[in-house]
Amino acid sequence: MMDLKNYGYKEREECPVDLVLGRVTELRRERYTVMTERGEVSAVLKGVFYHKAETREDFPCVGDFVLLQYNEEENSLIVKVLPRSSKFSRADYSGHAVGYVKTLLEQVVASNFDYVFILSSLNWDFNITRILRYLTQARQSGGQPVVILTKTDLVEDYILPLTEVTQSIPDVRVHAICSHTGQGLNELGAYLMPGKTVVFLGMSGVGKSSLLNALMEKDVMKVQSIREGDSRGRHTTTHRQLFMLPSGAMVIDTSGMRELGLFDAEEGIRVSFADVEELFAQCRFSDYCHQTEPGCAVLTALTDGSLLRERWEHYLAQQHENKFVYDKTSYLIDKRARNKTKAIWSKQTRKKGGWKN
Ligand SMILES: Nc1nc2c(ncn2[C@@H]2O[C@H](COP(=O)(O)OP(=O)(O)OP(=O)(O)O)[C@@H](O)[C@H]2O)c(=O)[nH]1
Repeated sequence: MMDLKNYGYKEREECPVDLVLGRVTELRRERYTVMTERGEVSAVLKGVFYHKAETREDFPCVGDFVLLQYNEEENSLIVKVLPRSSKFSRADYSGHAVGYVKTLLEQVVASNFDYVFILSSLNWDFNITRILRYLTQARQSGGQPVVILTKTDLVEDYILPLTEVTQSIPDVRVHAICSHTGQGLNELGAYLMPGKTVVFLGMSGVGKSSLLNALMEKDVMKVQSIREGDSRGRHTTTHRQLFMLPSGAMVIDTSGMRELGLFDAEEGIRVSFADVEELFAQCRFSDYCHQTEPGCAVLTALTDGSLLRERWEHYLAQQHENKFVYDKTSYLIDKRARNKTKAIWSKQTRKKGGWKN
């Protein structure tokens, strides 16, 4: 019998006698691999998911704890997703017909993780703004963020950027590593304890697969060959998977999280920029009119240097991006409601025998 505590399960509710508990470790199209107390099984969703799920959020994703009808002979059937302790969602508008608008809003791509490793490479595309952007998402997710600066071997002095990042986010642990030489990897041991789950976030080419391979002590992921000239990797991962490390910790690698669009990150922004939003309380102007009105708390803070202009601009940029996602989401909800009303209306009109009557 496999003890699911090794897979991070913390008893939350009694499992009904006719069902088996498991954790989703892989998702390929509509087929799930689930680790259960009876071993690994292949599973599909029970029909009820397709009829009842209101949004894509209700569908299982890698990392979910699920209840299933165990079947020795063929596919087991997933019947329920247990409540998630953390999750990453992405705003997903990818080419669906209007009828599927309800599936566009939120797609959960990983769940029940303890830590979010935000990877950023130290070589030429090192960018603190991007780290802050990922940090907002990590805080939103329910996982604890940890910043990992990769490829120490490619810079002369990594202490300088390490100090810069550490100072700009004093409440988050920051580590500098090299997956090729192994430098700094031992520092990650504190997070990679048995039963803990980690998610990697970061741009393509920052070294997520290389870090995973180094931690797995074998090549489980294809490492990118950097394209000549622009120093960027190519996307090759096509499915989502949870890997069990030799340490007993797990890593969820997902293709969908590479360049995650912000999804309703209001709360994450609020925590990341608490110092900025605090100024609003002292200000008699509304959020978006700052900087021009004399007596505005933001303007005063910018002038006396207690609020750095760069930080203010980061804040505005993230608000702007979140508003864009929010507006687009609201638009889709409105559109769905409008279409529904139109459909009811034409059905009623048809019933009455059409317009002419
Ligand atoms: N010099 C050096 N190169 C590294 C290191 N880590 C990764 N690389 C290289 O960076 C490139 C991209 O690494 P990957 O691990 O594939 O990056 P990724 O983040 O998984 O990329 P995607 O799969 O596109 O998301 C590869 O050529 C790696 O060999 C490192 O610590 N030092």
